[in-house]
Amino acid sequence: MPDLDIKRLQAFGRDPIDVHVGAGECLCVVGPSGSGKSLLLRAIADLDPNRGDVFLDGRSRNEMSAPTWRRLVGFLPTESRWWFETVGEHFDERRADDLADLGFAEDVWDWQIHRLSTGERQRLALLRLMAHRPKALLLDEPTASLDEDNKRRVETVIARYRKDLGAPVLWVSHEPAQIERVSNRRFHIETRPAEAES
Ligand SMILES: Nc1ncnc2c1ncn2[C@@H]1O[C@H](COP(=O)(O)OP(=O)(O)OP(=O)(O)O)[C@@H](O)[C@H]1O
Repeated sequence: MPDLDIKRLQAFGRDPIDVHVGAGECLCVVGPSGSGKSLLLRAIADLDPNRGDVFLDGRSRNEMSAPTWRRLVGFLPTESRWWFETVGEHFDERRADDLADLGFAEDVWDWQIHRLSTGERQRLALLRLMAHRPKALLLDEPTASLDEDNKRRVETVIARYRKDLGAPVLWVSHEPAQIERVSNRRFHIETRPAEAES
């Protein structure tokens, strides 16, 4: 079971961050707007210039190529990108299980990307990310555009993924009730990043 160990991680001159996320653990990253939550996830995924190191299951990301690292440590941005005309073209395999649990029917594969609502895009982006079976998840406000029913759907699907794969999860959320529901611990970022607490 993989754990994620973040060591002295530093991006854009901000204070270095040390935090450990155990296998199957969900750590909610909380803090005011602009405090650096998204930057932290992006630095872990190695999407921006940064210093320090991150270990997945004891293996440093420096031992592998950036694309390999990003396949292992899956990042869900607040705004997803889509390249093809239809939903199905973005998936190698058309699996029905998580699809139904996220509130879609099989016809979604043929939907045009341009007709998707913001909330549909958000749920389908999660589905696409999980389809690659990353060993850890970095989720940037994954339910920000969703109503209560769909929020619960996403929470359930992520909880199952975490349990089934033992995946460590970092989850940025602004919603106290959700943080209470989904996280084992919180990591508070103020304007100057702070230490994790129980
Ligand atoms: N590429 C960048 N270079 C330098 N500074 C950046 C860069 N991207 C973001 N910032 C700044 O870093 C700060 C933190 O941004 P970040 O997006 O991580 O905030 P956040 O905590 O996720 O906020 P929110 O809750 O509003 O999404 C902001 O002041 C932002 O303007």
